[in-house]
Amino acid sequence: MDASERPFLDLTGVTVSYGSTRVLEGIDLGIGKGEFVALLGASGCGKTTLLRTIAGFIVPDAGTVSVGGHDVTRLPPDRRGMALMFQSYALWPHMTVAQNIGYGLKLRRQSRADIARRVGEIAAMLGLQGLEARKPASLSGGQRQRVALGRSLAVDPEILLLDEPLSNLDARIRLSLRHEIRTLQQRMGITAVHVTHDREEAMVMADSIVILDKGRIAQRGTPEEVYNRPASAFVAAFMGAENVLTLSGSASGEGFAIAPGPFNAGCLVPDLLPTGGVEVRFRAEAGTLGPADAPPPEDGRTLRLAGHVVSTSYPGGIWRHAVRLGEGAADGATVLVDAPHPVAQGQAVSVLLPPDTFFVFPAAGDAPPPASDSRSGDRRRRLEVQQA
Ligand SMILES: Nc1ncnc2c1ncn2[C@@H]1O[C@H](COP(=O)(O)OP(=O)(O)OP(=O)(O)O)[C@@H](O)[C@H]1O
Repeated sequence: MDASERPFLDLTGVTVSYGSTRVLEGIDLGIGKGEFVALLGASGCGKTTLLRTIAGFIVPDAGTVSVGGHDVTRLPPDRRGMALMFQSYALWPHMTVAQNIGYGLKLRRQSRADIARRVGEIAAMLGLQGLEARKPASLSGGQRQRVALGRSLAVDPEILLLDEPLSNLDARIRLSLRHEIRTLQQRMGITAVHVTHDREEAMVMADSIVILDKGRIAQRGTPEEVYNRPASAFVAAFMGAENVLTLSGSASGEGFAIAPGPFNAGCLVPDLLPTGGVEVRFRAEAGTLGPADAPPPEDGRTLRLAGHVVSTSYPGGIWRHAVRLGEGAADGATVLVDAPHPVAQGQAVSVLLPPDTFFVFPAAGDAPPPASDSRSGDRRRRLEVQQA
């Protein structure tokens, strides 16, 4: 491939082990200039290891990291044009805010006047004016993290690497800093890679989300793609489709026919799946609660479940119902279903899942679908945005 065609930050076949334990397995990941990518995944899946490999603190066992077409795999961190921002503020306690922000510039032997000018610009950009002479100990958590961000941005990095920088902050400050980091990154045209285990944070900040599972990329796509077209049961569960049913059916010309079962009616889905068991996943807000004797939908594509309400709670805005499927107490799985009004405990109900609001995968144990970059994927699933 011509160097000019390569993504600005390009990882190919990156494999990393700690001793005999392999933590990253053949990661291929291309990130465009100015793109904001979130690395999302469960604890221990390898997010920080991947970020530290990009930063240059880890040299991979195999594979390459390149920036702007240049191989940087063996370059030290300070020669990669990157800045790293951590969860802990890592500010120098004996230095003032201004000295902390200007630290990287001093290391680069810039003149005092240039440092003072740049520190002034950064302090203004981050709303830190008036605090320049203070020491970190006299700042709030949010202010400290702003100083740490200022120190990262002062050196004009081409790539900003963020390792859960917001996770120590309280909820309100986290929300406003999310917005500030995103705005600055866009304004300055910086390429950013952000490690987080917070799904909503990844969704609202990133252009593109990479979901890691045990050191491999499970899916990469826009927030809307990974939310509405999860490539596997793992991604669906990770993106909040936590209700799970095991059903069965058969491949049919038009897709897959889910067979009627003890608590479900039959229906047709567009997915191409082999005959056998399937795992069906959906979010609590996907279903509609109706009376048990509601007539079955005529479209043949709505999944209808039957059960009874075992508990009702009010998490805010909607009522959440735990519905045990089947007629007896010990019959089927329990699923959570939201409704605008409460339905009494013990009430027999139907749960309707219209097309595109539930996801169907081969049952666990069957071969999982291949990991895909859903930006170029060819899956037939045509799920649209579905919000409560
Ligand atoms: N220096 C190390 N030596 C040995 N094993 C390590 C080292 N650093 C990380 N690991 C292991 O490698 C795996 C991946 O760790 P990593 O920190 O990359 O995960 P993570 O996805 O960032 O997790 P978290 O969200 O909990 O920070 C984990 O099993 C971890 O225990």
